[in-house]
Amino acid sequence: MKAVGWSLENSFGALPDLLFTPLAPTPVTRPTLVALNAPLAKDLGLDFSTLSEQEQAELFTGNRLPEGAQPLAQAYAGHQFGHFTMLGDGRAIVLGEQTTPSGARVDIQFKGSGRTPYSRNGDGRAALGPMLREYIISEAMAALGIPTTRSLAVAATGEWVYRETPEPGAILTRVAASHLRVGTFQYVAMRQDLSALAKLTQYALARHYPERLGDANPALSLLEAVIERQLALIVEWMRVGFIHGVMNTDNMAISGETIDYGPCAFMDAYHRETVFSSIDHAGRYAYGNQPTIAKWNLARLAEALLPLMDAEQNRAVALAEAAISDFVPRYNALWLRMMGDKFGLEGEEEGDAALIRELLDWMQDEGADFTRTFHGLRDGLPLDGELGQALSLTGWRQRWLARLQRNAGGLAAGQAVMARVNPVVIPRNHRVEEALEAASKEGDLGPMQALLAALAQPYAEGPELARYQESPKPDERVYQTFCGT
Ligand SMILES: Nc1ncnc2c1ncn2[C@@H]1O[C@H](COP(=O)(O)OP(=O)(O)OP(=O)(O)O)[C@@H](O)[C@H]1O
Repeated sequence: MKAVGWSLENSFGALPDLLFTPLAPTPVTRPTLVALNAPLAKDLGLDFSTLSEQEQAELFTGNRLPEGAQPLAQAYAGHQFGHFTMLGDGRAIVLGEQTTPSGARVDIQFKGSGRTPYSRNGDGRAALGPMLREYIISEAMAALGIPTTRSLAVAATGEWVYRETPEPGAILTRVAASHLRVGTFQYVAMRQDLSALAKLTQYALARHYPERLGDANPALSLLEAVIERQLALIVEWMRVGFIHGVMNTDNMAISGETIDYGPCAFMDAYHRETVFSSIDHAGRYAYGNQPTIAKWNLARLAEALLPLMDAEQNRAVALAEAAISDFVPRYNALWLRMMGDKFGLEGEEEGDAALIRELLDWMQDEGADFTRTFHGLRDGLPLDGELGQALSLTGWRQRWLARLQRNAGGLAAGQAVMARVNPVVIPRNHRVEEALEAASKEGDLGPMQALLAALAQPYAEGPELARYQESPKPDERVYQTFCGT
């Protein structure tokens, strides 16, 4: 195959053996390329244009491995809905790490590439619809400026996978800062291999937090770094109304990227208890619970790292608790700053939190659309439309405008920051479903391409975006999303 720019190495493969199994993807019958992310390829220093479409399809299904690939399946564990399980890549293979022209090192992984020793009862495969869904939503998240794994390609396998009904099979090529998860640490801790745990800790620091490598207590330093990244990440999810849906500890990345787009969804109408996932019966992973769950997951990471923090358990526990104990006030401060930006408030004033909460409560009572309301505030200053009238009745509009006038830069400064943080277009469920239906059932990729184009510039205005801004009509509403395997 012609050179496309691969620089693959697999540093993960140099970690202790218990962390992975060397394994190639299982070849597929009839590979067809469905989507290729050309801008991302360019960022990775890759150019596939010299390959024929058939060669690209062979490459993105694993029938022909890229040069330098050292494929392996990673082992990890995880608390799934609170219950601990030993897991691992049951349907994924990491090919290696690509060094990008900007010097970043990223994992290239196939998802849906066949059975592995960690497959349990699964078939090792993935269906086309869910892989395209991950492609669309992860790319939307990246365009929104939120840390996330990326999607380089989706290729169909030409084989059926059997879920509730037979569905076309596909493989997603995922790009990630790494696939280290909280669950990776839980796995090694459960195996009680302290030496492997220490090596994994050094590896994670080197890969994601090199500035902390010389710290006196590496495990504590890693915990602190991951807490900081996760705090920042969750606040970003809350900013755009993103609900991850399966915040199990195997789906929390040490890098601070969003990972695993299973039953995730963006909220239309604002409600703190919104849940889309069909398997989240208790609302454990509801929109408003995400900070609490993040803290719970981080406590699991802390537990896994305890033996490295101090030989004396009580002292280790005290260190871990000190690192995690101010999670809530830190989150609240970041949330308030983020919301202040969404409302265009410069600096912080005594009554800001109350002003913000009052509007959010109003939105929740009215079932107001989250994205449209903030877009309305951003665009409609000084709010003389329908939304303004509703908000005038409560006196909220007047108080908000008065607050904006007290910005050092006045209304204009508020409007500028609002334009930066309040998206116009998000991947609304009904539009995503429409695009997936056309792609996976009729083979028509047009709606998906159009949706991806709109999502690529989520803060831009334009008349052509109207259909992507609309809240779903009652008959378009998607009430549930499925784990989508
Ligand atoms: N069809 C399948 N065959 C084998 N294993 C599977 C299959 N689907 C999921 N798994 C495994 O079950 C576990 C939980 O699945 P989950 O849906 O959270 O992960 P995933 O979407 O496959 O992968 P990731 O978390 O890497 O995005 C993982 O260990 C995953 O590898």
